[in-house]
Amino acid sequence: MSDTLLDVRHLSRRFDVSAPWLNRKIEGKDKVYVNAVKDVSFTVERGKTFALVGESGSGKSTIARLIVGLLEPTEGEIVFDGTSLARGLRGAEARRLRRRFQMIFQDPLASLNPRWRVTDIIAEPLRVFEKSMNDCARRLRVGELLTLVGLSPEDGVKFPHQFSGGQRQRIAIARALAAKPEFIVCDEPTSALDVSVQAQILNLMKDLQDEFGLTYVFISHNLQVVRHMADEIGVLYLGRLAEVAPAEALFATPQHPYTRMLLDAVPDIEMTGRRRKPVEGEIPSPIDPPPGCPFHPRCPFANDRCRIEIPGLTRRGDQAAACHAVEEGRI
Ligand SMILES: Nc1ncnc2c1ncn2[C@@H]1O[C@H](COP(=O)(O)OP(=O)(O)OP(=O)(O)O)[C@@H](O)[C@H]1O
Repeated sequence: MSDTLLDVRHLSRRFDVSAPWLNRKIEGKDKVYVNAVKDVSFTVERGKTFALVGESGSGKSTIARLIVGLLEPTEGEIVFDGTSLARGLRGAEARRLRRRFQMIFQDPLASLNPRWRVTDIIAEPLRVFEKSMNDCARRLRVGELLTLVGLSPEDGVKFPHQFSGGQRQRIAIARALAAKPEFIVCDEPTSALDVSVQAQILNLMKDLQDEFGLTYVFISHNLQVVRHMADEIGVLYLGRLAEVAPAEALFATPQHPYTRMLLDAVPDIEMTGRRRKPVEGEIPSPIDPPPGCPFHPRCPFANDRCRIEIPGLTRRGDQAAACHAVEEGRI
């Protein structure tokens, strides 16, 4: 059995943002596109966590939605446990595969139906995927799931608004686990929570991963959050992967100048004496990205080649960076 559960191959997704009523034209073209995700490839090993990190607008949520099938790719392919999640996968095969992966969103209040009791929210996937389960067995299973995420079976009679943000995310996790998935895409699951609550939810997710052998794609704009969650990290910039590396290596020996900039901006809570520097410059518009390396306008190492040629990911040991300066040994 292969250890690769998810294989994302040359994934691209563009959105038509022409808005003719705005008369928006770039270089006289009638159609205007945002390349939200461009030629992204990575693999996720069974039982591991792959984190995608990047600033707002770098394409994280688009990748999450592509993986779980909420969006169709413009190009590329997603292979889940050897089966391509090709366009138009329907019927029993689609249902069997869908059951194996779930998604947790940033804002549990928006993803939980406010008019439903918690029991009904968590039981919904059981109704879809465990059609033969009777009411009594379903209630028992919901109680087990609530206990598993640190709530009590009695909480099932309440409505989502009766819980705190952290408790609501626990409910969302219980619902995601109901169908016994192997793989969960977590899109900024703790970003809306207080720091102390964030740590509790991250610990819960780690415990559940150990207990059930779950595989995660974990999306965050915050490198510190993914540091203790991820086995491997992909750093996204303007829809492209700038660097992919094992978590420890990324923090110890960041390769790409953008990763270095992000790490320099992380508060030095471990008192290593490193000076904190803010992230400089702004992410360019994805509607009209710069030619060559998308990071070159902010990069202190950019030369003429960087301004013309898009760098591909080049592997050095177990780290890979899309950077001409790294490849040429200039940094
Ligand atoms: N449905 C859509 N229509 C048009 N443009 C879109 C759509 N969805 C995303 N985009 C654009 O694609 C780019 C990537 O967006 P995405 O939400 O994936 O980024 P993100 O890294 O998740 O950002 P954030 O952290 O702010 O959620 C952005 O420029 C965004 O405006």
